[in-house]
Amino acid sequence: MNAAEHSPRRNTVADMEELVSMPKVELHAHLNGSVRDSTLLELARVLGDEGIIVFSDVEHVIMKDDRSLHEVFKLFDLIHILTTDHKTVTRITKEVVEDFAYENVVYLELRTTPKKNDSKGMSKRSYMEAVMEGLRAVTVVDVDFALQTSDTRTSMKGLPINDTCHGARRKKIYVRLLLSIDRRETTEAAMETVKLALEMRDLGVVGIDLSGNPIVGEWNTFLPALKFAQEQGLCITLHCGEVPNHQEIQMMLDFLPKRIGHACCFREEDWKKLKSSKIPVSGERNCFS
Ligand SMILES: CNc1ncnc2c1ncn2[C@@H]1O[C@H](COP(=O)(O)O)[C@@H](O)[C@H]1O
Repeated sequence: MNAAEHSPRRNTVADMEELVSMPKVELHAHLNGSVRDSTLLELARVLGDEGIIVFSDVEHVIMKDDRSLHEVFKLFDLIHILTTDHKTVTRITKEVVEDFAYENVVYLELRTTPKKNDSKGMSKRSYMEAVMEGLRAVTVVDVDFALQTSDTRTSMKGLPINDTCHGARRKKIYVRLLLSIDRRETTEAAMETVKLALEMRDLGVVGIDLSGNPIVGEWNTFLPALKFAQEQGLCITLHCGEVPNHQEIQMMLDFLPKRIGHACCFREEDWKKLKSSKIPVSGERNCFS
């Protein structure tokens, strides 16, 4: 046996092509966390030219590879400066869906935080309308984003991933939306997001996500809105255990969300509770220092 046979198998270009070609589901994508670097750089250049930011200061922040948790949320603040106007929200939504479709994601749950920004004449509702506009603007693939029935589990069964159009096969991507509550928000703002989600149910909004910097905010602030959402039948997913906050982890698991994300700072008793409650974990289990 030669050395090559002993060494771990390396991913080849062919392996990558095979992985890309496989149909996939994506259950943990944040809209503003999925923006192309090239788009961010282009937007930063424009704001740089307008004297709103200093391009050279932000370029390396965008292109940096390894980030601490603190740096991740600093980057999101920067991304939000670059993307939060209606036109750009529409553009990034279109691009993000096209990018996932290119990677053969056939079912995409896209989560995003509806944002109110008075200086741009933006309300949470108009932010979401811009997102919907982005879904309608996708041309390279067919996008199914409106719910046919109120029961997603039934309506998603056996869905085709290719449609025939004028004799040619067209790719299809099913997109469902989760509205995120940012941990910096108030109880009232969280409730506004839940009410918006309920109004947008027929447009493919299936649930509510609690996310944002895990060292900011208190679970009790969001509980009334999350309880209301749960009572109304919206699916709830929580960013849980991204930092070691054991009291909060236990309270979140007791809430019985449909899913949690991260779970990287769980203790043995948290795992036990997670397993006995049969709560799935979606998304990255990255641990930041
Ligand atoms: C790294 N782990 C994470 N932990 C917690 N929240 C995260 C996150 N990654 C992203 N977000 C949440 O998603 C927002 C960006 O997308 P949207 O503006 O909503 O589209 C961030 O501001 C943060 O609130």
